[in-house]
Amino acid sequence: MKVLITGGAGFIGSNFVNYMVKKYPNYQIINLDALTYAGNLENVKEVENEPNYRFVKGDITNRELVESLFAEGVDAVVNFAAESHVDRSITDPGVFVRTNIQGTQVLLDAAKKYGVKKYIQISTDEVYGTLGETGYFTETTPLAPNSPYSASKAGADLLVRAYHETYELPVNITRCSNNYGPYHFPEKLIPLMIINALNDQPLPVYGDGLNVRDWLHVEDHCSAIDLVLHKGRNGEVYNIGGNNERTNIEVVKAILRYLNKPESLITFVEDRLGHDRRYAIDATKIRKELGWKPKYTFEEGLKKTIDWYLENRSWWENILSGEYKEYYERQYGQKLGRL
Ligand SMILES: Cc1cn([C@H]2C[C@H](O)[C@@H](COP(=O)(O)OP(=O)(O)O[C@H]3O[C@H](C)C(=O)[C@H](O)[C@H]3O)O2)c(=O)[nH]c1=O
Repeated sequence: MKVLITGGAGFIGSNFVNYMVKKYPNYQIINLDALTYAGNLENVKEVENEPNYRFVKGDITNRELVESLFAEGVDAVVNFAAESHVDRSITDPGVFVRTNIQGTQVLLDAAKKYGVKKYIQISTDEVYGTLGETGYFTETTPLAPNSPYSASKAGADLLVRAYHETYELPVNITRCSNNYGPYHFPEKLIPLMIINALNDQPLPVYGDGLNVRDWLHVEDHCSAIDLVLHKGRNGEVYNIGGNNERTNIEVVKAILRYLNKPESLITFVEDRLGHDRRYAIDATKIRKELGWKPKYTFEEGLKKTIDWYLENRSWWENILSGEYKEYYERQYGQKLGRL
């Protein structure tokens, strides 16, 4: 089987590339990634010399390039390539529409033209919008995205659905809750807080810190996608989540405790615009239908992740001193009142 993984140098994509290359030595894995600010070939260093792995630099909106890869005979596509940071989508929505929607359409067209056996769209629970204090997102919850990011992901999901209904393209959509783990780019909550704590810098918590996210270790996400790739019923959506609801302030305090750093580093800052209050996934369908079960509790997974950031200082120090530096200084300089 030849599997095209797009966005395989980003956080979740690279974890999936590493997982697939090692687990399936008989499969050929092609990693197509544009290497934007969040893509990093260091993330796939552990497999770069494996005979069943190949990297191609390129953008999923490049139709000619995408078609040339499909023309080699791709059996399955797993589309991780996306702009993913909500805060960036609030200041600059255009690139989210281009990559997340137009890029998906290019992939769908090529998948249709070359008759792939499976197209998997990696989506997000954010397409369902926000919850109050109770309730869960199921696969039939109406789409109600609130940020330009989630709207672009919802738009892509609708295209994927339409290509199944109209052209019978063999698709699945997966919608996962918040991931954490190795290679997580430091603009996101958990790696940002770990790194700031290690550097004795303030930890900027948005609003009252009581927004709730449902956390899943990225390896558990990878095992779920593996099951969908091999056993998912065509046309179906699968929600993925580990029932680990935590408020942001609980997560931040847990990180500080583990690192033995003072809570005085916590700094409450201006809230995110349109900030979703609570996400919580009902993953009954994938558990019952495909037999998926997460391996990590949140406490174990978080400790393992913090240890990874302690052991891989040079990975994130390189990022902090590169092109991300300017964004970080502007974003947090403003939030923390330094600019
Ligand atoms: C960066 C940052 C975040 N936050 C808050 C905002 C959220 O309530 C929570 C997590 O934020 P983050 O930006 O890490 O993730 P989400 O906005 O939940 O979205 C993430 O999970 C979904 C499923 C995706 O689909 C997104 O691609 C992914 O980025 O922490 C802070 O309080 N301070 C900060 O500095």
